[in-house]
Amino acid sequence: MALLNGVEFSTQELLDAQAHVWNQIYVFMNSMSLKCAIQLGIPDIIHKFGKPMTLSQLVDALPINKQKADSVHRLMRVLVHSKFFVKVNIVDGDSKNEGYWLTPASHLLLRDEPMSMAPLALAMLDPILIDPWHHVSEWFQNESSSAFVTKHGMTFWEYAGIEPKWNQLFNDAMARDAQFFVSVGIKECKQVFEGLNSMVDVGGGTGTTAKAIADTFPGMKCTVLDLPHVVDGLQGTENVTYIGGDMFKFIPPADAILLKLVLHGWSDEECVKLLEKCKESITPSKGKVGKVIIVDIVVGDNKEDHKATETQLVLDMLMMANVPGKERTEEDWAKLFFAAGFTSYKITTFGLKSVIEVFP
Ligand SMILES: C[S@@+](CC[C@H](N)C(=O)[O-])C[C@H]1O[C@@H](n2cnc3c(N)ncnc32)[C@H](O)[C@@H]1O
Ligand SMILES: O=c1cc(-c2ccc(O)cc2)oc2c(O)c(O)ccc12
Repeated sequence: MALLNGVEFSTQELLDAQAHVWNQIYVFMNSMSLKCAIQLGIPDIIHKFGKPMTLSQLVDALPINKQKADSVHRLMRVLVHSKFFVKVNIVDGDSKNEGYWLTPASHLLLRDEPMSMAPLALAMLDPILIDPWHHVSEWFQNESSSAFVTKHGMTFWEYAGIEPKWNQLFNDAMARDAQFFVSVGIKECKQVFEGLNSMVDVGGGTGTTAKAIADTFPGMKCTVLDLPHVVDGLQGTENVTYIGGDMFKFIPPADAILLKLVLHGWSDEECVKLLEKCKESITPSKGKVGKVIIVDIVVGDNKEDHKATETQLVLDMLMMANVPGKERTEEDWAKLFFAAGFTSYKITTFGLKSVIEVFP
């Protein structure tokens, strides 16, 4: 037993509390170890090798100062623990060895994989997005709209407009993330897009989602509306057109308006304005029902899954630090829809994200 500020704790409680505090202080090193592995190309090197790789084979293949070879097993040990690699037995004739192999998570980090999450990891763990975290408490006390503004002196989207390298890194990360939705999500919720003749993907980035929807539903004309620095120079197709502009000023008319990972980046007031603007632009063809289709996070959908809930809560903090946005519960979403004049909605959940159809 020990006293802490007059409160009595068992030794076990104190040891558990210390372990918890340590874990939460140091857990960012998991992210940084992951970043290091991606930068060194470890998933690609093991994948290219085609079979489990021993430590010495990995060290030989890595683009590192070989004097640092002894540290590679330490990096790999933490990444095995966080399930990015597995250690397997290699039997070669009489000799037995251990080798590193990929897991489903590291398959998602291969550079040539269309839905690779490596660009997302590199963008999210770039100093441009990490630095604002040192300013969150300052942001709580000042007048700026986000910790990103406190650190960089301009909004997230203004920064992308003046830093072409960052603009490309972020857009590429979003495009690969969209590829995941395209490959897994569209199949799961095909009925949401069926029967539409036209759709505008508002804040549609470089058009990965719109192109895939246009390919899946060949009769549909898709427009991608995004800021000029995102879409300038992009080549459309017969069914996909790009427009550079501000979604708060103009949204072209269509049967449906898609907002994928857009609303979570804005305050409630801005979301209501944007949803009202979308409602004005829904002009369904004869006999059709128009709608807004939202692909975003609905917090609490995975209540029984602690890890999924934690990821949603952490993404909420990301939206707080980078932009004046937030992740919303179903109740939060419903308030926005009814405030913008919509009458009903339907939620379909897949993994961490949901598709919400919102009807005028
Ligand atoms: C998080 S990204 C989502 C991109 C895409 N919808 C996706 O899911 O991959 C948000 C997008 O909104 C765009 N955006 C921000 N402000 C905008 C505005 N005022 N008008 C049009 N697009 C805007 C950004 O440039 C960015 O491409
Ligand atoms: O910095 C971000 C990151 C995201 C984001 C993260 C993970 C995903 O799977 C998808 C998107 O989204 C953002 C966003 O919507 C925004 O308005 C600003 C910043 C970010």
